[in-house]
Amino acid sequence: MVKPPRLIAWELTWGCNLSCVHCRGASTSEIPEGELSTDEAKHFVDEIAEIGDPILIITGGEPLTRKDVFEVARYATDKGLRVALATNGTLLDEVVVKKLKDAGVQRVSISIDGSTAKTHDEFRGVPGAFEGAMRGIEYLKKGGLGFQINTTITKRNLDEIPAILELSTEIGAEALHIFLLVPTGRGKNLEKEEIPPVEYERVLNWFYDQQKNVSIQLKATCAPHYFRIMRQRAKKEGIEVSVKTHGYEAMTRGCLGGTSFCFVSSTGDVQPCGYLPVVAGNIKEQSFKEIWEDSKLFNDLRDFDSLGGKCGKCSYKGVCGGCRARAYAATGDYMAEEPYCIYVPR
Ligand code: HEM
Ligand SMILES: C[C@H]1O[C@@H](n2cnc3c(N)ncnc32)[C@H](O)[C@@H]1O
Ligand code: MET
Ligand code: SF4
Repeated sequence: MVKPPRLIAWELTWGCNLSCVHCRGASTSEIPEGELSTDEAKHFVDEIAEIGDPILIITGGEPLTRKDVFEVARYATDKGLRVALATNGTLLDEVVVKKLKDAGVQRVSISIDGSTAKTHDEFRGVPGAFEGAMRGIEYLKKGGLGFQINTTITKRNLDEIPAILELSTEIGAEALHIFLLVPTGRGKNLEKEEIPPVEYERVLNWFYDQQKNVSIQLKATCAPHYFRIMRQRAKKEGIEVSVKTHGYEAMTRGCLGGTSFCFVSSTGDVQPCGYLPVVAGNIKEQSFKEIWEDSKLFNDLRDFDSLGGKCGKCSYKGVCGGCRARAYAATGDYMAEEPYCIYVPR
C-alpha cells in the first residue's frame, strides 16, 4: 500500500504582487487562465482528506492575492488538515491576520532573502518588499500567529545567511527553513547564481553547527545533502542520529518529492515539487488518490534503487536522494545524479 502524502504544497494562484528574480512560478499580476475555482479547490481538499490528513501549505504565487484564500483554508481546517500559509508578507494587515487565524491557519511562512532591505528588495524585484515583510511580521506577532522564515540561498545572499539567522531569532520566528536555489521557472537562467557544490557543503555544515547554538528550529528544505552531512558529522562526533540527538530531522529524509510530499499547481497539475516541472497527472482529469498512488512518475521516485549515476550507488541514497529538480534542470532526466554534490560514494 502507498502511504498518503504527509505534506502538500498547493499553489492556490500564480498571481503575485512581487517579481522575484528566482521565482519557480510564472508569478505575474495577470489573472491566470485555468486556475481552480473555489468549488474545484474545495473538491480537491475533499480528495486529500479522503486519503490522509497532511500539512497543507497554501502557497503561490502570492496566495493572499486570491480573495477566497480564507474560505479555502477554513474548509481544509474543517476537513482535518493542518493548514500553513506561505506568503511574502507584504499583504498582511490586522484584518488579514485575524481572518487567517479564524480560518484555523496554524503557521505562516514569510520569505526573507536578505538581511537588509537592499539585498531583499533587489532579489524580490520590488522596492519596499523588505519593509512590507517586516510590517507583516509585526501584524502576525500582534495577532498571535506563529511564523517561520524561508530563505533561498544564492550567491547574492550567501554571506548574509548568519545575519538572516540572527534576524529570524531576534524577530521571534519559530523556525528558519533554508531552500537552495533551483534554476527553474523564471529563475531558469540563474545557474550562475547557484552557489558551487563546495559552498553547499560548507553552508550546510555551518547550518548543522548552528542547530546547537540557537533555540529556533532550523530546517534544510531542498538541500538533500544535509541529511548525509548530518550523519557524517554525527559519526565523527561518535553519536547516533536519533530524535533525541537531532530532533525531527532524524525522522525525515532529503528529497521527499513523490514519497511523502507533492506540489499542486494553480491549474491542478500534480508534481513531485514546485521546482520540478514534470507532471504526474491533473486533478481535473483524475482523482488525486489515483495520481498519488499509481502515476509512473511518483512510482519512479519511490524506487531509490533506480536513481542514476553516483546517487544510485550511494550508501546515503535512503536519507538523501539528491535534488531531483536540479538533476532534471541539468540533464532532462529526473532520476539522474544530483549535480551539486561533491561526495564520492565508495
Ligand atoms: C508549518 C509551517 C510550514 C510552512 C509555512 C512551510 C512552508 C513551506 C513552503 C513555502 C514551501 C515551498 C513550497 C513551494 O512553494 O513550492 C515548503 C516546502 C517544503 N516544506 Fe515546508 N513549511 C512548513 C512546515 C514544514 C514541515 C513541518 C515540514 C516537514 C517535513 C516541511 C517540509 C517541506 C518540504 C519537504 C518542502 C518541499 C519543497 C519542494 O520540494 O517544493 N515544511 N514549505
Ligand atoms: C516558497 C519558497 O520558495 C522559494 N522559491 C521560489 N522559487 C525558487 C527557486 N527557483 N528555487 C528555490 N526556491 C525558490 C521562495 O523564495 C519561497 O521562499
Ligand atoms: N509568494 C510567497 C513567497 O514568496 C509564496 C510562494 S513563493 C514561490 O514566499
Ligand atoms: S517567490 Fe513568491 S513573492 Fe516572489 S515572485 Fe514568486 S510567488 Fe511572488
